[in-house]
Amino acid sequence: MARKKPKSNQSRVSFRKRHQGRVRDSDLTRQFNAGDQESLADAVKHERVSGKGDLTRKRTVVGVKADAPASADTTESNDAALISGRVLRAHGLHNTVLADDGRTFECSIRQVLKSLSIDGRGTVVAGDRVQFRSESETESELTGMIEFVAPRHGIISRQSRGQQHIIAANVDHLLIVTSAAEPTLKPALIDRFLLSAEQCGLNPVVIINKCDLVDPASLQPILGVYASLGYRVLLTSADRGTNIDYLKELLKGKQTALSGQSGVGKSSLLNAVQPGLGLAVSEVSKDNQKGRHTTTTSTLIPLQGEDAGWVFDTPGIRQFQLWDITAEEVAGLMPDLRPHVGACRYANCLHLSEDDCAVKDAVADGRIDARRYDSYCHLLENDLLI
Ligand SMILES: Nc1nc2c(ncn2[C@@H]2O[C@H](COP(=O)(O)OP(=O)(O)OP(=O)(O)O)[C@@H](O)[C@H]2O)c(=O)[nH]1
Ligand SMILES: [Zn+2]
Repeated sequence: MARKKPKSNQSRVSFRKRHQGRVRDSDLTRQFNAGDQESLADAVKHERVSGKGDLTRKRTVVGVKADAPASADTTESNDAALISGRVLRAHGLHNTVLADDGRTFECSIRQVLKSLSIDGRGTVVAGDRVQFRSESETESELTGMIEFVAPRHGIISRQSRGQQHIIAANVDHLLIVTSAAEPTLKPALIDRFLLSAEQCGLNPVVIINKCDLVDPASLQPILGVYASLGYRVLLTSADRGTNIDYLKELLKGKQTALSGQSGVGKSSLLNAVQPGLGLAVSEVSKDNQKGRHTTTTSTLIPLQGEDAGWVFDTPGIRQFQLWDITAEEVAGLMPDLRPHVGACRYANCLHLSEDDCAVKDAVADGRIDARRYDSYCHLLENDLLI
């Protein structure tokens, strides 16, 4: 069976279709996902070849690195009034933007950005880096107009009816929070979260909290497996303060999303980082659950202290799970299974009961951890192939 094309390719292809032969200034000011940058560079090249317009501003806008021509001065003065910030909440017309100078603005979005987004949604999402123009600054309210959205990386999205809904942008780390006990450690669940992270191209860190409840030596085998796959694993205790400094360091200057089962200690860990933060996060989640906002609405919460970082939380991320994945895609998203899939006899091998399966051979002689392979089989047999 044919595999789905990677999302970045899909967006690249559709970007090319939309823009072939009609690159305009306004086209270049729309938001771009990280995967679009190559196409954008193509578009810029195309326009440069056709000799139209000063491209300096466009390149500044979308963050594509290029040598700036001499006319850059004009651009700088044009953009001098623009303020940089990051989007804390995006609710249609009302977007809360935290300016880099610490002030908070309620911003609307420039019409051209909205009309260029695929379906009017997701033009601006929590976590976006934007540039906006201040419109009014009174004692009670600061308002502005978002002019540019920077290229995105680390996108958490969900697909529904063939459309991508972005929940959070520029997620630098996804913390997969689990607990050593109460609730018991569930490696299969960690594997699922890791798959979601791989699927979205996120940088995962596995946190095993409540390590005060077990003998840390008992966690060594599981730590070993994940470490050998190149994943970062951190043992913490929110109760005892174990590795909280390390966690603070991890959060520093980064936009971090937390996922994990209920009761593992996500709020407690955030409270250990900054008293009251866990409460703030869970109130945001409750608001979402009550349906006051849609479940895809996400909020970015700034941590106190200079460049201390930002934390996302929404129920959609907490229960972050595999969206729109096919059985054929799973092995390719597991770094331990991936190197073997090409050596199976059948190109469409699912590595379950087929003959001459290189993945099963690798499990049999210990090159793939048997428990990880069990997770794989369980996911396919109980979720994806029923
Ligand atoms: N022993 C121990 N208990 C902890 C630790 N961290 C959290 N707990 C306890 O575990 C329980 C659940 O903690 P929470 O922080 O509410 O868990 P959560 O993951 O935010 O849960 P949800 O809000 O339901 O998603 C609380 O009773 C905490 O006191 C820890 O490191 N050690
Ligand atoms: Zn196979």
